[in-house]
Amino acid sequence: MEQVQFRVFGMDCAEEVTALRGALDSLNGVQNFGFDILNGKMTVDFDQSQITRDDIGKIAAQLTGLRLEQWNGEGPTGGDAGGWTRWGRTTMTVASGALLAAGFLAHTAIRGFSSAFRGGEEVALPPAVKLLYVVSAICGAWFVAPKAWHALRRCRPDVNLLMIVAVTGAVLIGEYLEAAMVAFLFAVSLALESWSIARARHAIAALMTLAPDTATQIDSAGQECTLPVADVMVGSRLIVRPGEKVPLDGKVIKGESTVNQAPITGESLPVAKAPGAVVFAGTINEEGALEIESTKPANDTTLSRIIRMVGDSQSQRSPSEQWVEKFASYYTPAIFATALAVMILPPLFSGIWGLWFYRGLVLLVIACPCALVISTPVSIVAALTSAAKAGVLVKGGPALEAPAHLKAVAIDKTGTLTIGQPGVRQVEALAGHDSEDVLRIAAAIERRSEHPLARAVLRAASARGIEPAAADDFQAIKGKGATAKVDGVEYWLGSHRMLDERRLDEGNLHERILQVENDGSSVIVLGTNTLILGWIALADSIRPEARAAVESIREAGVEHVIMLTGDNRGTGEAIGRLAAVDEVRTELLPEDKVAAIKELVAKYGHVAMVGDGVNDAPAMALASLGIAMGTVGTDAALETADVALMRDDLSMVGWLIHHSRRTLTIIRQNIYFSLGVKALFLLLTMFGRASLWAAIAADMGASLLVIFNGLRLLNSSPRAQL
Ligand SMILES: Nc1ncnc2c1ncn2[C@@H]1O[C@H](COP(=O)(O)OP(=O)(O)OP(=O)(O)O)[C@@H](O)[C@H]1O
Ligand SMILES: [Zn+2]
Repeated sequence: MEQVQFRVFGMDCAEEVTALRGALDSLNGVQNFGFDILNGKMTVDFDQSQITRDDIGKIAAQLTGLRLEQWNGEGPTGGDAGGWTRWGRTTMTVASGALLAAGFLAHTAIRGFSSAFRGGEEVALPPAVKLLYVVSAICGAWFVAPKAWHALRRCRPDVNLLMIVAVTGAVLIGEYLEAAMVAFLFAVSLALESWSIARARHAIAALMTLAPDTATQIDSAGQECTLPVADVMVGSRLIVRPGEKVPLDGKVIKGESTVNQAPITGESLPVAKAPGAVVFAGTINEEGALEIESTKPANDTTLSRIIRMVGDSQSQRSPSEQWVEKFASYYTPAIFATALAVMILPPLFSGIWGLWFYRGLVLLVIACPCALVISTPVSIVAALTSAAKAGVLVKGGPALEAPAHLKAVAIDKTGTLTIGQPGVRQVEALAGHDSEDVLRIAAAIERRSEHPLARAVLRAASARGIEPAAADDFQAIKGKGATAKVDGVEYWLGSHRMLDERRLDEGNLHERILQVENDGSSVIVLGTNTLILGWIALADSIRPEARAAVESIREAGVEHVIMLTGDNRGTGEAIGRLAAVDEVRTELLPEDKVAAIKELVAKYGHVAMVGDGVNDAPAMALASLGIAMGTVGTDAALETADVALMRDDLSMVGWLIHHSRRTLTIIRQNIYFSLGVKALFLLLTMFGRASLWAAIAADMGASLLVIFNGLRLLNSSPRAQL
C-alpha cells in the first residue's frame, strides 16, 4: 500500500467531499481516504499494482470537476482557492445582486411594488426587465452550473443540481424575478460557506504563525548569525533575547528567565526556566536572555505536531457529522423525487400545470440541505480549535464528542492525581547494614530505571553525596520493581508485594511497613536472595487542584470517578480520600489496570482513562477515551492518546466534558433549527402558501444562523466555563 496526498482546490463544502468520496469509491485498488476540508487536502491509500497516483488524481478530477494537484505536504495547501475562483465568485455574486436590484427597480416602476411580488403577470414584462433578471440568474448560477453538470453525470442529484433545475424551471414558467432571486441568494449562501470555512481555517493558521521563521545561532567561534529555522541543525546553540519567541524546541544551557507557554499549554502564568529546563518553539521569552541547544528540527517541534494534529483531526468525522451526511444523502433525493411527483401527478388529474410546477420548484429549493450539512463541520472545527488554544489537544471529531457521553472516569494516581515527583522521606537499614549502603545500592539499580520512584532515589542519593555503585544485569519487573547485580551480588528492589513474594524471614518488618504506608508513603524494599538490607519510604504530594477537579468531573455528569494505582493500599486510599474519588483500586499490575478498564467499560459503556500516557498506554487504548496528561514534550503520549492535556492541570478534564457537551448542544440546536425551517416550508408549500424566493431566503437565513451559532465555539475559554 502506498499513500498519496492531493491539494484540492475549492473544496469548501461537504458537497465536494461527498462527490470525491463517490468518485474514489468507484476506483479499484483505492482503500482509505481522508479529507481535510480546512486545508483542502485529500489523502488516499492505494495499491500500486492496481492504479497509479496520476490516475487517481486524473479520474477524481474528471468525475467531480474539481482541480486536484499531487502534493508532497509542503508549501501552501489547496485550502484557499485563490485567484480567479474566489475573486470570480465574489464578482459574479455582486453582479447577480446588482442586476437583480436593477431589474426589480424597473419592475416596480412599471407594475408597482406589490404586484412585482404577486407574480403571474411577468409574461407581460418589458423584454429589458426580463433580460436583467435572466442575466442576474446566469451570474448567480455561474459557478454552480459546472458542479450541477457533474452531479447529473454521476446521477446523484445534489444541491447544485437542485438549484439549477429550480432556476431554469422558474424561467420556463415565466417567474423571472424568482429565478434571479433564487440564483442570487444561493450564490450568497455559497460565499457564506466558504467564508465560514475560511474563518475556521484562519483560526488554525493563527496557531501556525506562532513560531518564528528565523533563529539566531551562535557558532563555535561565538559569532551570531540569523538563519531560517528550517536550516538549524539539531544540537545548535541559539540565543533567545527577552521578548523574543523561542524558535525551536530545546534545552536551556545558559541564562535564566520566565517563559510564557500559553501558545502551547493555554496557561497564561509564565514558567521559570533555568539551565536544564526544556523550552518549546512558539513560546515567548519574557525578561532574561536564554541560550538554548535545539533538540528538534523545525518540522518536528511540539508546536508543529500540534498544528499537524489539529489539521489531521479534520479527516476523522465525528458521529454527528456522519449522521448529518447520511441523513442528507437520503433527504435530498427523497425531496427531489417528491418534487418531481408534485410537478407531474396532480396535473395529470387536474390538468392545471403551472401551479403544481411552481410548488414542485419550491420543494426543490427546500430539498437543499446546506444549512444542515455545513453547520456541523464548522462547529466541530471551531470547537477543536478553541480546545487547542486552551491547551487541550483533541484528536478528531469522535474524540471531541466522546467526553459528553462519559459515565465513568478512571484516573491514574501517580503524575495525574499526584504531582508525580515523589521525595524520599526515610531510609531505614536493618541489622548489620547502614542506610548509606542501602541508598548506594538502591541508586545503583535505579540508575537504569525510568520510574518516578527511581528518579527520587537518585536525587536523594546525590543530595547526600552518595556515589551510586555500578550495576549489571538490570531487569525491570513491571508494577513491582527491579533486580540487578551490584558488586557481584544479586539484589532485588521493589514493592511490599515483592517482599511478600520473596518469603524471607521478615520479623516485624511487615507491620512496620504497613504503618508507614498507611501514613501515605510508598515503600520500596531492598534485599538479596537470603536477607533484607533495608527499605526506603517515599511520598508524593497530591495536586492542589485534584479535589476540585474530581468534583467538576462529577458535576459534569460523570457517575463514577475511580482511581487506579500500582501503589500500596495505604497510600492509595489516603490519596483517594483527599481527592474524594468514588472508588480506589490499589496494588494493580499494568494488566490489572487493563482488566479494570474492561470491567468499567462493560458496566458503564463510556469510560475515560486519564493517565500519563506512557505506562498506561494499554489501559488508555482500551478505554472509550484516552486522556494523557502532562504531555508537553512526551511524544509517545501525544501520539497514543485521544486527548492530550498540554497543561499539567487535572481540571481541564472537567472543562473538556463541558466543552464537548456545549459542542453537541450547538450541533443539535443547528440540526433541529434547520430541519424545523424545512418542515415549516414543507407545510407552507402543501397549503400553497410558500414562494420560491421565501424558501431560498429562509434557507440562507438558516445557514447564516447555524454558521454563526457554530462559530461561537471558537470563543469558549476555560475560564468562562469553570
Ligand atoms: N523502578 C522501581 N523501583 C522501585 N520500586 C518500583 C519500581 N517500579 C515499580 N516499583 C514498585 O511497584 C509499585 C507499583 O509500580 P507501578 O509503576 O505499577 O505504579 P506507580 O507508577 O508507582 O503508580 P500508578 O499506578 O499510580 O502510576 C510501586 O509503588 C513501587 O513500590
Ligand atoms: Zn508484607
